[in-house]
Amino acid sequence: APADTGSRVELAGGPAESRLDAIKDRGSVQVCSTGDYRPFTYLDPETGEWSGIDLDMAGDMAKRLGVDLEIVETTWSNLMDDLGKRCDLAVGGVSITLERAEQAFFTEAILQDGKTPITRCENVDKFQTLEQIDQPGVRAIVNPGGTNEEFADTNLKQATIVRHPDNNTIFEEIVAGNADLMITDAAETKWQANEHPELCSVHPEEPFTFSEKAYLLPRGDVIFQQWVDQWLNIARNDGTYDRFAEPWLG
Ligand SMILES: O=C(O)C(=O)C[C@]1(C(=O)O)C=C[C@@H](O)C=C1
Repeated sequence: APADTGSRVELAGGPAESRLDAIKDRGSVQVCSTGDYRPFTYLDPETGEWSGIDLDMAGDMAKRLGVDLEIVETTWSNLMDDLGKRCDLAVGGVSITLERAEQAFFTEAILQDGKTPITRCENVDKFQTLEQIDQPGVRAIVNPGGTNEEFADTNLKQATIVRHPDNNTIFEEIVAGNADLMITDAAETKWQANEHPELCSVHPEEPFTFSEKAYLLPRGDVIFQQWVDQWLNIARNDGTYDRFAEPWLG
């Protein structure tokens, strides 16, 4: 019998089982995504087609694993619950937060971003600072369940927070004057300002916060995590990521 060295032997071996084997056996990798956050993830309500930088990346991942890609629709509120149960990983503009890192694994960071306002262009000067924004009568619109809502709840005490469940129509609400602004990721403000000539991003290069995007994995499976990290490193250095990002980010 092997010498009893306490728990050290087992720990050095790591978990023998990995989701990686289950994915191979199943013949598909199941990827959760919200489909409401361009340029990272988009589910076209008319055609039912998925697109976005992170969905293209998920396709590349499946290809290099030699399995099919199965996209599972989720919401920002259900993301953590669905992870591991309905899908093997989650992608699509997910921000790294310490709270989520207690419950799950993140891959290496893919992109740096931060929260900044988007508003009708005539209001850009009025909403430069959080102090200017957090005033009675200012209506800040927000999608529920993610870091945007958390930021609004933490930082806006005087302004009115308008919760809008559908992130795909939220920018039209600002155009229509049903809200004054949204504070969201700078990458999204730039993309949506480009889509809507009436809207302008407010200092996207100097956002209020610092955060990074990554892919989200169930906690505990270091074998799967290390495969995804190695793949990501290759895809970000061999031009794959840039090729997918180019049409969206220019
Ligand atoms: O929760 C996160 O990780 C996000 O970055 C997603 C999030 C959000 O913060 O709500 C960011 C921008 C989009 O408008 C939709 C969702």
